[in-house]
Amino acid sequence: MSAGVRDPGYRHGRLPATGVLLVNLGTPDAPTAAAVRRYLAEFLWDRRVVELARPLWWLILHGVILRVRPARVARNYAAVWTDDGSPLLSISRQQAALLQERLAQRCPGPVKVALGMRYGNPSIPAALDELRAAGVERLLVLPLYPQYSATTTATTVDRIAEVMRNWRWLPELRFITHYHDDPAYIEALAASLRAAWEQRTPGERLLFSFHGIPERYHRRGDPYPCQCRKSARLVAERLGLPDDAWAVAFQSRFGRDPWVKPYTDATLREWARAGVKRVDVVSPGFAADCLETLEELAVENRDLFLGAGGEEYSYIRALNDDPLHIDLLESLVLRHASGWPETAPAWDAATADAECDASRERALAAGAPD
Ligand SMILES: C=CC1=C(C)c2cc3[nH]c(cc4nc(cc5[nH]c(cc1n2)c(C)c5CCC(=O)O)C(CCC(=O)O)=C4C)c(C)c3C=C
Ligand SMILES: [Fe+2]
Ligand SMILES: [Fe+2]
Repeated sequence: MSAGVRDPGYRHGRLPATGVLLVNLGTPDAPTAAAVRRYLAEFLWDRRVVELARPLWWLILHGVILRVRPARVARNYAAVWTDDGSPLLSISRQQAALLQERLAQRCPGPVKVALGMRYGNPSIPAALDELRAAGVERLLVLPLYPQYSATTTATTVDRIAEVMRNWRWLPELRFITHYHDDPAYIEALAASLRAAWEQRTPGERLLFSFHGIPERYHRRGDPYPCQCRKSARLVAERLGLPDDAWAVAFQSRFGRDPWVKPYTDATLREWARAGVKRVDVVSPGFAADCLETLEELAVENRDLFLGAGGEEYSYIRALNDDPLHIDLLESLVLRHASGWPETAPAWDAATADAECDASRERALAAGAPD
């Protein structure tokens, strides 16, 4: 506990609020090399993300990666940046606002939704401060990662625990660790594919492309690739797709170690060479479109497929602010918050306040806090 941290004083009569913290990965503040360097320095220093021994990794990260990568990656960010900023941030903000509206209609007591990014801004500490200021005494954390991975979900929990080490008065806490097989998630994905296929003929094959992780992390117990495959299988079953009409692959490889296979780029190249002309690509692991979908999937991999002999490549966007996606988030929150009293107990607020004030006065009389 760091000295000097003072929580808001306890008030007997106050109506406790329920907080929902939506978390996503985070993004640079601007599409510039300097902002990307700051973002990557925080992100890639996380031990959950890169497990190499610290002294060796510090040398590689600061000596090579942060000197070379930011300029190139900043150009990619510039190509997808919008008037509203980074797509990941602007879509996440819309999701938080829509979920706030829904929950305000559905919950009898006060509910506050806040958005925190694991790296960069708006930060998790800032989001937690916002929730604390709103009188949140029960907190549900919803990391927007449908498939659990230590590199994303667990590091969110780490960060929250780190911040709360400095709090005296903790809220009741719940974490949603995954929703990869939730029927509402599977249906939202299936519906988005059906909607795309009402606009145009389906491709010959559908590729479910997920962000990868190093193979070693999976060997050591990270369940992420299994949950990805299960999500894809459930969607394919729901759509009635034959087994040879779809596949799962992993994208966004980083560094030299092998990552979970098959790789998205290799799969698309192989399909094109085998004579597949038209493909659909969907990326169900991303709750919001971001650099990895709008640039790597929708541009780089399209060029690669068309360059290898393919003729039509359709990227089907993430669930973003789709009403079925907000339905899913709402149902996750209501289910995981169940059992929490939805309204405050019937306090006699005036008496309770007097009791509370008297108790603080006694404490203050015994010695003022520093
Ligand atoms: C060792 C490196 C990385 C691991 C492990 C990793 C896992 C992982 N990441 C996401 C989701 C996203 N990643 C994004 C960008 C991104 N990812 C890495 C590296 C690892 N990711 C880097 C270096 C970057 C930045 C871009 C770059 O330099 O190439 C993003 C997009 C952010 C944005 O601003 O749009 C997302 C989202 C998941 C789901 C995951 C493991 C399951
Ligand atoms: Fe990533
Ligand atoms: Fe498995």
